[in-house]
Amino acid sequence: MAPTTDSAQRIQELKQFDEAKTGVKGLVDSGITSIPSIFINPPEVLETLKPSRYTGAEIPTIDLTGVNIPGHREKIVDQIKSAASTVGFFQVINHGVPLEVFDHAIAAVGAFHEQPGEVKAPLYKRGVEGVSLKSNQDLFHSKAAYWRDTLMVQFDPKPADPKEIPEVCRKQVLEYHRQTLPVAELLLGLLSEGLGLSTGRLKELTLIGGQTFVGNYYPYCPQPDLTIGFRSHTDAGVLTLLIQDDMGGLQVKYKEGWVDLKPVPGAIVINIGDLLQIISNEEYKSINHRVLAQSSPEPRISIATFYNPGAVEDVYGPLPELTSPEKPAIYREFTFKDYLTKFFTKEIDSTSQPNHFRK
Ligand SMILES: O=C(O)CCC(=O)C(=O)O
Ligand SMILES: [Fe+2]
Repeated sequence: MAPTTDSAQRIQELKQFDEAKTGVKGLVDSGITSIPSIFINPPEVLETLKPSRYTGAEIPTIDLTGVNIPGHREKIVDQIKSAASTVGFFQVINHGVPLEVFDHAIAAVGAFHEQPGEVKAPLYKRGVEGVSLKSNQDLFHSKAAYWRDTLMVQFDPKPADPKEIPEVCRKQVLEYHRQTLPVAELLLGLLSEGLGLSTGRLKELTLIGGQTFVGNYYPYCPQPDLTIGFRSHTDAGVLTLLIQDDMGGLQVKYKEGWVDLKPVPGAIVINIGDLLQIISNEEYKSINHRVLAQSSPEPRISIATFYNPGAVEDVYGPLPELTSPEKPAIYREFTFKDYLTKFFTKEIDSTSQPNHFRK
């Protein structure tokens, strides 16, 4: 806890940052040479940033070539199952999305964030509807702020009006979403098969019926050893698809230490979210990950799409097919609405969301 004498000043600084509505990029544009104190992370986090990476493991890359050919498909399902039930992360290549769709989307997200502050400020808000600019969604709940801004666009089940998407990136964002949705559907089918279920079983539960696009921008940071690009967390939803530029900085937590998720050109990074961990009764794992702040003058850009249930009033919990007297349900049942309420009223951190729903 910060000393009480600091609190009033800290709250003042948080408000000042929030009211500027121009995020971290706004600070960088103003020419700062040191980071405001609200971004300085506690010593226990800073300690882990020192180069003590674990290099004994690599996040698997899985080639989807031949996924619809019997014989090939089973092998791919095995690889996916193995990754999903251990590290919870993998990259896929030969997924069918043309590379230029990614290049254009990354460039367009960059162009959005690089507009003048006054152009972006009207989009700065906390609500998740429609289109918004976010920086530190959990600013007033967290111990320290992080060095990242995000353009958020809602797709299903309540899609933003395309006209609301800033023109500078509209076409590219829509095209990216249109092209990657079938990959999410394919993967959900393969993950379903990996659990011994029919291809369509997870999709029937509307598990990817909710889709949130985020275009992340990690600007140059003058003191990258005092803060973080995005702190350690698990993703709350079902499945996340992510692409990144070639800067690097995304790390996944293994029990031996942090492992760099190295950019593979044209690959899509896939990770299992908390809800899929719960629904699969922990066959699949939702694993902590984080992003380091950038010391290079170039920003790092990534795009994630979070896939969530589309039916917020529906009840979710471990699938009955995956529980037995030997393997009873680890979690209780809940509505996705309750689940989201819990998520948005706390700090996004590494205290895993599923713990709230453990039996
Ligand atoms: O930017 C990245 O590479 C990761 C972002 C992330 O983990 C998230 O937004 O949940
Ligand atoms: Fe994440």
